[in-house]
Amino acid sequence: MAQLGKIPATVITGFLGAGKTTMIRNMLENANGKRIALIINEFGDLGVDRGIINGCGIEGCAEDDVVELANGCICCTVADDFLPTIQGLIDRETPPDHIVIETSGLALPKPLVKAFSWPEIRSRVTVDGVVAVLDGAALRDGLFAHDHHAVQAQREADDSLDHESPLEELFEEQLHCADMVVLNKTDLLSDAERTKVEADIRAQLKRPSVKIIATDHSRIENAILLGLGAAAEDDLDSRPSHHDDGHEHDHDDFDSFVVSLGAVTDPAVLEKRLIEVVRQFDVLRIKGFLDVPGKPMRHVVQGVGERFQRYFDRPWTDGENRRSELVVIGLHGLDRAAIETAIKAA
Ligand SMILES: Nc1nc2c(ncn2[C@@H]2O[C@H](COP(=O)(O)OP(=O)(O)OP(=O)(O)O)[C@@H](O)[C@H]2O)c(=O)[nH]1
Repeated sequence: MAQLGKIPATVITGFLGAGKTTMIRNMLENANGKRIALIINEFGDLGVDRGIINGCGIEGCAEDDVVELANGCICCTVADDFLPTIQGLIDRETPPDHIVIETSGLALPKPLVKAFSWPEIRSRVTVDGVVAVLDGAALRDGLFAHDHHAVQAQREADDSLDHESPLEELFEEQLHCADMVVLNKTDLLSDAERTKVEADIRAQLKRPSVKIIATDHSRIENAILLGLGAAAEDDLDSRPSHHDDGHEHDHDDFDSFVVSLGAVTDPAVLEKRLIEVVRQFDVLRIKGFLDVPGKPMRHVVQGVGERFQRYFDRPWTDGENRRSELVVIGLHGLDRAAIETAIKAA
């Protein structure tokens, strides 16, 4: 009962494009009057996730309940950015009923959970649960496995490199910190693939009590997602991390940049080009917004690996600068100039 009276906080972790923002949108749509404050952190200089959440038009989702932490990855800036933000939320005249934190796809969740054991926070907030959203299709395709080709090649060229690949390490960090695992994108898996992926995850979990829930488009009831009662800040030792020995974590393993384009007359043509870019340059994630001439709505582009999705999400507002911008994320060493040229090719 030690958690009584504390505001519960849910940490949502999961690799780039796994379905974290989709999950949060569903959650807000079904909030039923529960006042949820959202802290969003993403990798890359373009606030796409915040843009998508704020563009959702969900009733009760007030702009000032969504806070974006844009200065780097949340796990490295806990003291400077995260702590004051959470303090600001709990000091409000009407504090939120629940706080949800969407970490960047490249963040380690444990440093964040640790921050909740700091005295100023601990007495007022508890980590209700760490939820890891996993991309079932990426797991099936072996993205986080030992033999991911780019990483393997790097390691063969230089055997002083860390034992694990950056992708594999992140996957483990996120999985080992979780109180609940959401195996998402099951619509892209056959039954046999899903069974195999689930068994692989189960074999890697350190705590047998962690539940794996399979989802399609991150659809999960709020009653399951919120209210896990884990008090994760009291249970750090059971969440092993590669960085427990004080070994610094940095994001030099990954690169990201924003490509600005003029108006895009035919988004389908651009999509084809983007798929080519992903294939050619080993890009992990592309997302952003397009200005399609003659259309009153903003066009969203979402790419996870070679899988793309596009849709018009909301009207451009009066006075808003209509523009096309995409954030490109991949492993360190992306050839920015070549990628920009390829994306902009006429
Ligand atoms: N087919 C399929 N697509 C999905 C599913 N869940 C999410 N997506 C799509 O995957 C893309 C990425 O989803 P997001 O929710 O933005 O993922 P994210 O984890 O927030 O991504 P980052 O914040 O960039 O790390 C979007 O195009 C989603 O529509 C799913 O279950 N099946």
